[in-house]
Amino acid sequence: MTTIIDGKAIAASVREKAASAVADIKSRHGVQPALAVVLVGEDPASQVYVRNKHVATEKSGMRSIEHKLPENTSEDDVVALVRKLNDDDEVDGILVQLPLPKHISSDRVINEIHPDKDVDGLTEVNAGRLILGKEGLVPCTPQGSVILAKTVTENLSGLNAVVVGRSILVGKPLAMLLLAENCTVTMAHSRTKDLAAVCREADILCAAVGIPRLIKGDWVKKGAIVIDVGINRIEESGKMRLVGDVDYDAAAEVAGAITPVPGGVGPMTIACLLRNTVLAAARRRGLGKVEV
Ligand SMILES: Nc1nc(=O)c2c([nH]1)NC[C@@H]1CN(c3ccc(C(=O)N[C@@H](CCC(=O)O)C(=O)O)cc3)C=[N+]21
Repeated sequence: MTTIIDGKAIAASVREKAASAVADIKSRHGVQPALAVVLVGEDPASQVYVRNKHVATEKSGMRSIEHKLPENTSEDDVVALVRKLNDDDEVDGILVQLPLPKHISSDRVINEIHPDKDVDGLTEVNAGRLILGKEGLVPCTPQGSVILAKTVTENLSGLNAVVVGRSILVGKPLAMLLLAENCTVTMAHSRTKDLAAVCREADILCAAVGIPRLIKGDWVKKGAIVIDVGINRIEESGKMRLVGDVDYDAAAEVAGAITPVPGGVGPMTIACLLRNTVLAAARRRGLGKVEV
């Protein structure tokens, strides 16, 4: 029997843990952790994501601070806002919603975020910490992917993990996290020779390429854990549908466990953002260890 990994339910439990850590911090230290989200422009998808983050943050008992700037805001003005949030002692986490408008360098803006408030884990400092195995803030989607895999098998040590996709946001950090779990990690990508054969070796197969249903059923090893990070909006029989990077129906027949899209990795992203904000607050404010 194939296990369908319930990302929604697992995300709910991660959010609950974050909420109880927030309640604990409030009662013991009189502090309310705060997340600041910066949105530039009116991209409809980004507006929905930011709205969802706002609701989830408040539900967890944290303060949510939204900064919505017009599309034509200059790069210098976005940087100035980030610096102001860095200096604001009440702000524990800063997230700049991506993508930014084309005239703004997301690389420059992201790297202005103080690493200890970088709850997206996207600054150079946090990427370096991840590679070096030092404590830092880890990108949310890869973190969520590993949490989902570990609900199937707590100990991933020695397993063959194949990550398809080498993006800075997902593929590269995910490979590092799986390595930290003692997996044998293969990073595959668009130039990989015989991608199908490489995928068939995977005990844990992670798809993060952004190509709808690239991973076919016969690329999946029997009993493998399949983590589908893809979120692709496609038109099918005249309707818009959300599909992953895995041909779900075919893969589900072979896999031991598989994440659906929607309802898999997606909900974990926001849950891990809350988790990172709690961690950032506890570390910055010197509140000692918190369980999240
Ligand atoms: N600075 C920054 N950090 C991000 O983490 C970030 C970002 N920018 N820009 C956009 C992407 C995308 N992203 C998602 C979050 C939640 C779902 C999610 O909850 N998806 C649901 C529903 C999806 C739907 O129905 O549209 C699901 O897969 O079940 C998806 C995608 C965070 N991102």
